[in-house]
Amino acid sequence: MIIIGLMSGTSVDGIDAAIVNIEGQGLDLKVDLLVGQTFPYSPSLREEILQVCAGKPLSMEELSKLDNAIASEFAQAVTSIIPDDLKVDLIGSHGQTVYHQPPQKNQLGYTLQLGRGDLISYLTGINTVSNFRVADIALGGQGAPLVSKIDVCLYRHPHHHRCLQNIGGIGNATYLPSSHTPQWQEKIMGWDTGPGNVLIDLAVQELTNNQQKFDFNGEWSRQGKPCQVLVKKWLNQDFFKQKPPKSTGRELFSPHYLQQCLKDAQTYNLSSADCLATLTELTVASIADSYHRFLPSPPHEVVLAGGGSRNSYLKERLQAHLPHSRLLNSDDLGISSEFKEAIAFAILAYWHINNFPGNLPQVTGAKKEVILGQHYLSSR
Ligand SMILES: Nc1ncnc2c1ncn2[C@@H]1O[C@H](COP(=O)(O)OP(=O)(O)OP(=O)(O)O)[C@@H](O)[C@H]1O
Ligand SMILES: CC(=O)N[C@H]1[C@@H]2OC[C@@H](O2)[C@@H](O)[C@@H]1O[C@H](C)C(=O)O
Repeated sequence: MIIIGLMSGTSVDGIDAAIVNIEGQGLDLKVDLLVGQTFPYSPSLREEILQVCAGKPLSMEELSKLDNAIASEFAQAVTSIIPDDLKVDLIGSHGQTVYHQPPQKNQLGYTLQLGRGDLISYLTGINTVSNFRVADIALGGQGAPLVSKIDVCLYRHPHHHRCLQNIGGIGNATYLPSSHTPQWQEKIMGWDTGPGNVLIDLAVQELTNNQQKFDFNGEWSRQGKPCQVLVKKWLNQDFFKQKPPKSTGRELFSPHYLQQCLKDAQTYNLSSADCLATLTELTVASIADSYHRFLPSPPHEVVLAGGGSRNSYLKERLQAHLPHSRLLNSDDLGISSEFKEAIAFAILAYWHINNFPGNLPQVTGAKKEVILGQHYLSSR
């Protein structure tokens, strides 16, 4: 079955689209990426999304317009990526997260992804599954990370204990014990580790007056020296100490959060490069620290995906924090690190129409497994 997976993540840089051929059942799938392409958002739409994520209030009319504008750009990505001679059976669209509130003691979580699937289905003429997170939220779950069950499907290994580490805007990890471990499936874990590139990106934008969007290959940070005292102070925050299940977003790791970090950096007289090195160190230390806190033993392999896997300084620092693990890129295992999340939403759509649950309750904290997504049938 040919499925297009669509994803725009917390970096809000654009729509990742992946055309995937999927065959098989349940966790035993054959998944081939046929085409992958990123479609940057139009600058005005990106700016609007970032402002809304940072708390800009909207009227209902403005909200509906934003929802439609995002869905239209997702639909355009679909129309542009499909080769003339290919028939696509289904779309799985994550949409754009603009708000995410994890569940609290007695309160259900709230998560909002814009780019409505009904409009994508209408505009493309292709059946579309979207809104994947809410069914898990309805069962008391975090609604994230969802990719962990896909990780089980694509990366399980008979002998190696693996961590799949995504470093996007936000970081998230899945721990997969080797499949020869007794009751290995019960020992799988997953959680959001905290900031991926979000704080580094916000700092670069602030320091360059928006002339640069990110620290290419970590070249700027590499010129600085991380301030370990500050990293230790920052790691002392509740989110990092909280046990999984846990998820987070730009609501916590926000422009306001960055301002606090920059203030702290001033007290220590950090240069711009030192400041970026320290934020990069927070990202890698929060990942490594969560492994030390929550995993039974260090993973043999850490498999990276997401934009942060292209930052060689960040990778070197992560390796320094995880001396007992071999660091790999997902591409080394034949799965695109760039399109992994888009592929994941194609698989979740496939599972939806095959009535196979997409969440892992031990990861999200949901009361039970559930079929994820809402299915919109096209009239064509
Ligand atoms: N060559 C590079 N060097 C350094 N950083 C890079 C490079 N390429 C991408 N990045 C970083 O990766 C980020 C984008 O990552 P990605 O596309 O995985 O995020 P996302 O999918 O939006 O986030 P999430 O996984 O949290 O939803 C960019 O904002 C940038 O910070
Ligand atoms: C609410 C939301 O959009 N969460 C994203 C975000 O980006 C990374 C991390 O935080 C992860 O938990 C999740 O995305 C991936 C695809 C997931 O659900 O597995």
